[in-house]
Order: sequence, then structure tokens, then C-alpha cells
Amino acid sequence: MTTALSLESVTLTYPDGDRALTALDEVSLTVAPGELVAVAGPSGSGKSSLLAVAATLLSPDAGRVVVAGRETTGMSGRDRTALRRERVGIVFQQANLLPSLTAAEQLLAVAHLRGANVREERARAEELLESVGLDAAKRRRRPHQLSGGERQRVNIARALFGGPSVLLVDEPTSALDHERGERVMALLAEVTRTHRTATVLVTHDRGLLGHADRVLTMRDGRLS
Ligand SMILES: Nc1ncnc2c1ncn2[C@@H]1O[C@H](COP(=O)(O)OP(=O)(O)OP(=O)(O)O)[C@@H](O)[C@H]1O
Repeated sequence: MTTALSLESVTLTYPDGDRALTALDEVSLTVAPGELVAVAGPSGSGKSSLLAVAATLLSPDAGRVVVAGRETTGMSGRDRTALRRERVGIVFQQANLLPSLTAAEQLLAVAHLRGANVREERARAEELLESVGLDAAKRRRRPHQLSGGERQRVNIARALFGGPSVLLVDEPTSALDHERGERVMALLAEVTRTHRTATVLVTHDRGLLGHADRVLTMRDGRLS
């Protein structure tokens, strides 16, 4: 079976004056399709660094990163970008939606960037937004006319629109109250199953981890 996402003994350092700060210290993690792995840990423990390496946005100093069955070590920047665009969905803390576009257009903008036929993609975008809980009226609204939870739903739908193998989620509930956070977590668990993504979600909020298949802890760059 193709490995959806695998990190093997990954070490990442950042320059820190004349020394180096070890953000990831021999981290290993394999995530199967349809599995939601949550990574909890205090601020500065390396959670965002873990996502950046899994997203191939940063190259580790040592170790291997396999995304959608492809070994990324030694890959050119161009191939890495193509792999990320085609196989990785990323949901950041803030929704990062484009202010002038409606919810449906946020997804279609991605289709346009991929060179897809926007007219053909429209029905699929509407269907995906419906499946994450946005009715037809809300799909025509712009980000400032949606609630924080609804914006995060659009963000999740946009990340799923290209059919990624890997879904990486950074603190998706930090701007939401507990109840809305809980519902976004339930949605992430649901889309992980229905879209068969290998999902890694990082959070410092342990109260929301009930929906994960596995919960790991990051501390000083080590995962356990
Ligand atoms: N670009 C960078 N240059 C230098 N050091 C960095 C850089 N990015 C992160 N760090 C350091 O690496 C360590 C891990 O940071 P990281 O952002 O991965 O932690 P985190 O667990 O995501 O924290 P938070 O929960 O606060 O977002 C921290 O000590 C941080 O200061």
C-alpha cells in the first residue's frame, strides 16, 4: 500500500546566533489514509515545524519525509511545489480567505490556479461546501459575512477541493469558542474518513482531542 504520510527520524534545526536550535529531534510519524492524528504540546515545542516539514515547506536537516508515496528528500523545489499542490491540503489557524470572493469562489480560485475548467468545477465546489455545512445562501457570501466557524469550514473545504492525500491542520479552533471548536473538530474527523486523508492536526488545546484516532505529544522537539 502507498504510504500517505511518513516522517522517519526527522531532525530540523533553525540558526540561532552562532548555535542551532533543534525544533524537531528525530521525529518519526506514519499516518494512514483515513486516520486523524492529533499532536498536542506547549507553545514552542515544535508543532508548527512538524507541519511545515510534512507539507514540504521546510526540508529537514536529516531524516526522510514521504508524501503520497513519494520520497521528498532530494526533490527539486519545483517538484516539491507540484507535489504539495496536488496531494497536500493545508488548513491554517486563520482562515486566510480572500476578502473579495464568495465562499464558492474561494474553492474555484484554487481550481483556476490548478488550470482546471472552472465551469465544470463549480458543481463540485457547491457540493463540497454543502457537505461541510454551508447552505446555498451562505455559499454566496464573502468572508466578512460569515462567522468564524463558517469561515473555518470554507477553509477546510478549500483544502479538500483538490483531493489531497494528506491534510495538515494548524490550530483550527483557536479563534473559536469551545462549542464551535468542538464542531469543527467533529467535521475534521468526518472529512478524514470520507475523503480518506492522512490528517495531522496540531493544537495546544487538549480539551478537543476526543475526535482524534491517535493523540501524540510534542515536547522540546520530541514526539511521544
Ligand atoms: N524561522 C525560525 N527561526 C528560528 N527559530 C524558529 C523559527 N521558527 C520556529 N523557531 C523556534 O523553533 C521552536 C519550535 O517552534 P514551533 O513554531 O514549531 O513551535 P509550536 O509548538 O508550533 O509553537 P506554538 O504553539 O507557539 O505555535 C521554538 O523554539 C521556536 O522559537
